[in-house]
Amino acid sequence: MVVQVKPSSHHCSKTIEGTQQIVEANILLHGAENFGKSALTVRFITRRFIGEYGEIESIYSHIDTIDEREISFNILDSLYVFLRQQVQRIRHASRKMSTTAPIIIVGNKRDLQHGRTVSSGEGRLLAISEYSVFFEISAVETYHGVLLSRVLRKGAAGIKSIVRSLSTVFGKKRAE
Ligand SMILES: Nc1nc2c(ncn2[C@@H]2O[C@H](COP(=O)(O)OP(=O)(O)OP(=O)(O)O)[C@@H](O)[C@H]2O)c(=O)[nH]1
Repeated sequence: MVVQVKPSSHHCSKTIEGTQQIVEANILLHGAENFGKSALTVRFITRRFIGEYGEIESIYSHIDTIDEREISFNILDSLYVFLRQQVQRIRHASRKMSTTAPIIIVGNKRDLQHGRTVSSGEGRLLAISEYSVFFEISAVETYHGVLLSRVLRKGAAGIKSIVRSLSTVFGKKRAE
């Protein structure tokens, strides 16, 4: 999952103090077939787990208020299996654009421990080796167990701090 956060150039919203810019968060969801990309997205947007998703959209737009801040989410769901190579391609592309999009590694279906093929340790090690963070979640569990809400509940500042820490790792200043 790649997250890019920036103030939106299109939207403004009214607050008690005046006009506040809406923050735009662009999220790229990469995952193997059946990983649960649709389930996680639908859970985040509707707070429901519906079980079967069929051929639904792969681009979602959703505005939510988190910590009194309006955030406009653009979520792109894309099938990709070779995670490590993909992480490196994203890093390479974002360095070329002088920006740093944080990458979050997610293990879904935490509720299905018996069928587990990747251990927590392997997930954590991959995250460390790729200067990333790792979460284990389940779309079946409650809304609050879902990664997007856990990361984003802290508001844009939460994401920005991930961006800042990754910028520090790469010694680059984040493009505003
Ligand atoms: N037990 C369990 N099942 C889940 C979880 N998340 C998704 N599923 C199920 O896994 C199946 C695949 O979920 P999808 O969201 O369609 O997966 P996807 O990654 O979008 O799949 P593709 O569109 O084929 O790439 C569905 O039957 C979901 O109900 C979870 O956390 N736990």
